[in-house]
Amino acid sequence: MPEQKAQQDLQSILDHIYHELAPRFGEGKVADYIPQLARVDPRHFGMAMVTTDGELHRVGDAEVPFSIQSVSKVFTLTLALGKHGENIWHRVGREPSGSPFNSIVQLEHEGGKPRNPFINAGAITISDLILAGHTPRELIGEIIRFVRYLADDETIVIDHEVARSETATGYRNFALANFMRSFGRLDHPAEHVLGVYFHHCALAMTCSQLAKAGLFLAAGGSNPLTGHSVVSRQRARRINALMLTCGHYDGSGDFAYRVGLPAKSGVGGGILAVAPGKASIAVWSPGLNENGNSLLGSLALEMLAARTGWSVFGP
Ligand SMILES: NC(=O)CC[C@H](N)C(=O)O
Repeated sequence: MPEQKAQQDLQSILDHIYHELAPRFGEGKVADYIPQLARVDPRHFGMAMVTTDGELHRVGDAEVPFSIQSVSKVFTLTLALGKHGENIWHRVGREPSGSPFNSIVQLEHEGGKPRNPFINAGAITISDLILAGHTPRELIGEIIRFVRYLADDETIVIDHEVARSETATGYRNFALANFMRSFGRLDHPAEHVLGVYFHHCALAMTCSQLAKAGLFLAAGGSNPLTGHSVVSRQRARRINALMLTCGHYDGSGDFAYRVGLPAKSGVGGGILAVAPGKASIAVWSPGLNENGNSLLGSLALEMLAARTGWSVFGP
């Protein structure tokens, strides 16, 4: 049966990627500015894929939870669009920044309006937006419930050690939040907004959970596993466009060139990638490249895109 063959092929593509990269496990530099992340073994490598027809393929440490960090910004952006619709674009732009994820320079030139929702300043603004009418604790609860709903998995939790660790050392993020507040661009106190931000970054998920949570973006806004309709087709397309252009910070152009899939990275070494109409893929390898994106994770997705022909720019 051709369909069965295609499924075997996808599993064997993942198996081959794993074996080809195995000699390099541990390459890259683990994020050490968040003390709790510096303790992660850099030799982990996991990958999971959920196809739009519901097949799950896994390899390596696909069931080991890790800190999803900035990958969570896709979920908070989705929540913000749900609550405020297109009004969010008065507060945050949708252009690539060409700057590191935690840069402050551009913010001064641009009056405290972040370039996009995926750099830190932009995600902090999104946390501020969705905080309206809630306490930080209530909102953090709502974010966890939303991610559990997306992945259809009630076991997903926040790693409070990671959140505490970043709260204690997140000087740069405090600077960004206070700087934006000085422009009148945050409605809530910096500590409240960052309380939300640090906690959603500290969500701990496995590659399988993450791939399932991202499946709605590969399937036109609905999760085919659960039947949940999450966003409209147009909104899924637009979130994918932002992931493609901004999901890897100042490495977004290179990632689009090499991989050609909408994707969002995090300093925990995770990447969520979307192959529209085909599959949602999560990869985890903690060692980062110079832009703070998973070194081997990017390479694994480059191999996957080449072997499946799934680049959005054509096979
Ligand atoms: N790129 C990232 O994953 C950054 C997220 C991290 N919590 C930070 O704010 O620095």
